[in-house]
Amino acid sequence: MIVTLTPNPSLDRALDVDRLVPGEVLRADAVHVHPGGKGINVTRALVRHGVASRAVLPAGGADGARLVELLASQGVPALAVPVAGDTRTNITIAERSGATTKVNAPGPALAPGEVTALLDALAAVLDEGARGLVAAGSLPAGAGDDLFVRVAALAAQRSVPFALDTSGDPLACAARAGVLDLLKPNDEELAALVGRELVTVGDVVDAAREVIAAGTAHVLVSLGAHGALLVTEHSSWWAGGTPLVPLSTVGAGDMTLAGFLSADGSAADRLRTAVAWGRAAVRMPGTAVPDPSAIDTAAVRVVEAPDPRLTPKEL
Ligand SMILES: Nc1ncnc2c1ncn2[C@@H]1O[C@H](COP(=O)(O)OP(=O)(O)O)[C@@H](O)[C@H]1O
Ligand SMILES: O=P(O)(O)OC[C@H]1O[C@](O)(COP(=O)(O)O)[C@@H](O)[C@@H]1O
Repeated sequence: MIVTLTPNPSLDRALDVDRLVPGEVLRADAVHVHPGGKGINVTRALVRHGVASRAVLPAGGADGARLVELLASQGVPALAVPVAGDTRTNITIAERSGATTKVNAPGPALAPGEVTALLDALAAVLDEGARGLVAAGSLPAGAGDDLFVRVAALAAQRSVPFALDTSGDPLACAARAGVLDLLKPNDEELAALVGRELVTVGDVVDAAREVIAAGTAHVLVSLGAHGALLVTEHSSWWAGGTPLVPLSTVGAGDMTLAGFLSADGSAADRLRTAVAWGRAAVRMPGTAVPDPSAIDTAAVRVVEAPDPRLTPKEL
């Protein structure tokens, strides 16, 4: 069982438009509503691919109830901790060209007792038996920037490998504490973490190794259209495929992480699976999870020790 924690879940609403014109009234061709939030998406993806997983999340208000209902109706195992605030809705505007614009709401603040209840619920689910824990997404106000450090301690006490996908101060706090088996930033999040621009593959690998030196075992850096890099203390691999026109890139990073966690085998094979899952995700509208039949691992090329002088685009 892989347990996920999403401290700031969302209802994801995606509106398909021909072209986004700022300041104009636009008519959407279609609207997609999906359960959202990074850990929840990881659980949705794993379950769809037959890997046992359970999502732990706070939920409140009408949108929180809708989120819980959607998860139940889609057969996604979840433990929702009731909170007073209203669960947020995040909006995606997907253009025909493949460009995606996203507006994420801040989400409801958590009271101290709600944070404790969420961590207690997580500990109880971990005690039922877990082979991995994923914590992912932004933190709501009130959670404290060190929430993921507290979560890592729960995982460490139970010898459960801990993977994290977050950004900003919560990422910096957890990376500094060095308590992670796997960190999954995208290249922009990694650049913000190390405080410099990452232009070449070598720049990305060096930045990942800084994180590794602080105590993280694996760094999986997603590079959008240019695939992903997996970096360990002594090795690195890149994987990617031919260009494609995405329908929606929302949730692609979460699919990538889920793919990596779902796979057995060598690091290179796990990276290949991760990228194949990410590529399948961008072919789906909104935050929809692709079917196992949509995963094309054969279309993904893996390079061991990629040339550090190249930019990701040149790989
Ligand atoms: N435009 C795209 N074309 C092809 N694959 C993409 C595209 N955008 C994302 N992907 C795939 O999805 C993965 C995750 O995307 P990325 O945007 O890096 O993640 P995040 O959503 O975390 O920012 C990438 O590693 C890649 O495999
Ligand atoms: O918690 P954050 O950083 O606001 O992100 C939440 C959003 O991220 C998503 O999980 C998608 O994540 P990715 O596109 O990074 O895979 C959406 O479902 C959700 O709306």
